[in-house]
Amino acid sequence: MKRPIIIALDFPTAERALAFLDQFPADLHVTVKIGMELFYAAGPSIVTDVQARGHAVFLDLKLHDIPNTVESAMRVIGRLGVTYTTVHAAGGHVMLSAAKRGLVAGAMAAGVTAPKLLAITQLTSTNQAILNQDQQIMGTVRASVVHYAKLARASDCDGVICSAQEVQAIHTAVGADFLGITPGIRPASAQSDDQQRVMTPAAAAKAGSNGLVIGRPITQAAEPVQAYRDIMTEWSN
Ligand SMILES: O=c1ccn([C@@H]2O[C@H](COP(=O)(O)O)[C@@H](O)[C@H]2O)c(=O)[nH]1
Repeated sequence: MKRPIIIALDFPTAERALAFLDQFPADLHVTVKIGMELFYAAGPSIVTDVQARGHAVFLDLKLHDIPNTVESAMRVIGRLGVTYTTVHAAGGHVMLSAAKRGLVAGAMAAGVTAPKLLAITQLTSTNQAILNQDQQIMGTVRASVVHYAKLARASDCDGVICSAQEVQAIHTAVGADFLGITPGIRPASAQSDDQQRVMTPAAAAKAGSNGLVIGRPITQAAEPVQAYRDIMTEWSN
């Protein structure tokens, strides 16, 4: 399966996001992630605007609510023809299963392929202190991430969002066919920003990541297309 580099299109307006995206040659067919900032600012039409340009969409709204609400929201997302979408594993088995049910029902009603459902484990901005003190989850970040991966697999999710630092442990625990899509990616020369559990593209490839999510190292680069190509080279070699 193709292992994508997914560009996080974290912009405050549709105009800025699309102007950024239009720098990329159409034949690159980049996959882009639309997150809360852009989706809340631009609405669902941003999804079709990006798809109309030939790009696959990862809709990252990180749903976390009671099962009925999540199922209903996922039924709407399922109709959009996006490739991936997200839900928080911390919502538990019943909520995760409801999310999957909603997605599949929405996709079937619209006659499109159901998006892959990815469960957020521990955000890549979470470190050991945040886990133990703020969340009051004892044990290691890795143990918590692997626990959520097992829960997500048992709840019929297609994979998880995690740091590339945990991908190997997840594949060992729940199977190599379970997707580990990894934000918190930083080329060696880049700053970490608010990310705590980071890896370079080359190290993530070696660890078995099934796809990179990268925002600022590309969106804030002086030459974004070149930055994307450099990361692609590092990731594919
Ligand atoms: O654990 C998570 C889950 C999601 N994200 C998202 O990925 C991008 C990363 O952007 P950078 O600029 O490369 O830091 C961003 O949209 C996050 O919402 C994450 O970082 N970690």
